[in-house]
Amino acid sequence: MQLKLFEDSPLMLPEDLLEYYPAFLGRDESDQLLQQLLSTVPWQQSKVTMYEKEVLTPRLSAWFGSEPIRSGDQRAVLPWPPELLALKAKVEAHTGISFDGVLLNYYRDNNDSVAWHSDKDTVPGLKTEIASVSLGEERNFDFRSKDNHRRRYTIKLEHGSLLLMKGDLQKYWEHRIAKSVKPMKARINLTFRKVGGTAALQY
Ligand SMILES: O=C(O)CCC(=O)C(=O)O
Ligand SMILES: [Fe+2]
Repeated sequence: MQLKLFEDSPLMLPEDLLEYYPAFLGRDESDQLLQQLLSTVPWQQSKVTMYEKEVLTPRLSAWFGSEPIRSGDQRAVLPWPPELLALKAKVEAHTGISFDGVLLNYYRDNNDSVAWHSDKDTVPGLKTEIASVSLGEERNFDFRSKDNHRRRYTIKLEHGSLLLMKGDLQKYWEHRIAKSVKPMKARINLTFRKVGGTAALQY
């Protein structure tokens, strides 16, 4: 079932930008996949250059696909394991969208985060559509308007949920996962993307 988003808010983030399915995966399936990914994925901590200094990103990640997520990205391009191919098929069947890569982010605890950003896929002429599956600790996913940073929304991303980001969302809105003062356990987020492999070029 799809929930109506931000129903009570006077500043609605239009539903043509987001679809949220809280129980996309069942509880047992979600628990099992979380444990499997925690123990089998070759997690890496990427470096980014900020103000001419190299800093470690405050989370771990891994990229599965057939080519780099973007040119120059240092992450290894990992081959799809069966459990991620199965999840990709399930996400594609649910959304009707084909994806050719998945970025996994591993937030080890409340100190891990991702800073304000928007995402852009590299396939020219296609709107960025990203399907985001969350496992483990529930975290707040914040949005802010690029034009007016005080226009904000927050949605909690539950264990086993699917969030589809679509339309002009990435053009006009940024998102983040903020650090928290409350102690938190592990969370894995999987963002299925189109980066220009054969799957994405079919339509
Ligand atoms: O962890 C999340 O829910 C979002 C991750 C994200 O924004 C990204 O990978 O681009
Ligand atoms: Fe993102």
